Amino acid sequence: MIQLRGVTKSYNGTIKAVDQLNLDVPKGEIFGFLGPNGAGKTTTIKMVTGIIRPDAGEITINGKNIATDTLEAKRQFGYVPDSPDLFLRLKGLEYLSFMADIYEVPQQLRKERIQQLANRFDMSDALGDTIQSYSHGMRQKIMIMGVLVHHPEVWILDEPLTGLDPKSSFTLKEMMREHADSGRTVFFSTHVLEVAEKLCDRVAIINKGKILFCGTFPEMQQHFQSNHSLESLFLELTKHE
Ligand SMILES: Nc1ncnc2c1ncn2[C@@H]1O[C@H](COP(=O)(O)OP(=O)(O)OP(=O)(O)O)[C@@H](O)[C@H]1O
Repeated sequence: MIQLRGVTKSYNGTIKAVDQLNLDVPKGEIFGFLGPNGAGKTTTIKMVTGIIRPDAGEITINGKNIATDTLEAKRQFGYVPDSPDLFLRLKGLEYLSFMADIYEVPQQLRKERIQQLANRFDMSDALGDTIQSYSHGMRQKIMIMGVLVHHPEVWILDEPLTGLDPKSSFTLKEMMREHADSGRTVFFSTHVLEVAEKLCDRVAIINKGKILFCGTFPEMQQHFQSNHSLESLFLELTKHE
């Protein structure tokens, strides 16, 4: 479960990227964070994951405050950033072992998990190569595998499906569903309405740093129909389909 209360962040003291955000992402759901480019999705996710600090407000993950109980809060989640160009000099397997080390995953267990993940994501033959040599989609997959190797309770994924091939995208969506159905939390951002519609139990729509809507998809469609000021945003989001 992720909770945000009054979370605000400005850049350079001028652009309010996130403005008084309140959000509850419960367990047992795939929760989509939907908004056009520049809406404030990544800024919000970076605050939730403790990469940047809000100017105001409070964020908890499974009840642990990211600002005051940082280590415990960080133990709760796995985070896949929107850019997978990290740890490029490591081989895939070295990176996964590194992640397993950080989260103290026992040797036998990590071996089993790495094998399972590599099979599911078709990455078995690539684990001996450096991440530098991977395609964008493969880099994304290794980042996702690095997060899943320690079985975090809360998944936080920033635009995780962009750049994945259809099979990998299907696999990840299937895993997100399994994770939510097992009573845990999946929070991911997207600017593609269709992705959110197919995958999410609930969505929040953010634009210019503010939440415009939070609820189920059918509720959202009703909301858009009865609120014409949101219609153009709706069109903008569907444009990317
Ligand atoms: N480091 C930064 N310095 C200054 N302004 C920034 C910085 N990062 C983001 N912004 C601004 O904050 C606003 C929100 O950006 P953010 O990256 O959070 O949006 P987003 O919803 O993730 O967009 P996208 O879908 O394009 O990734 C934008 O106006 C952006 O230009």
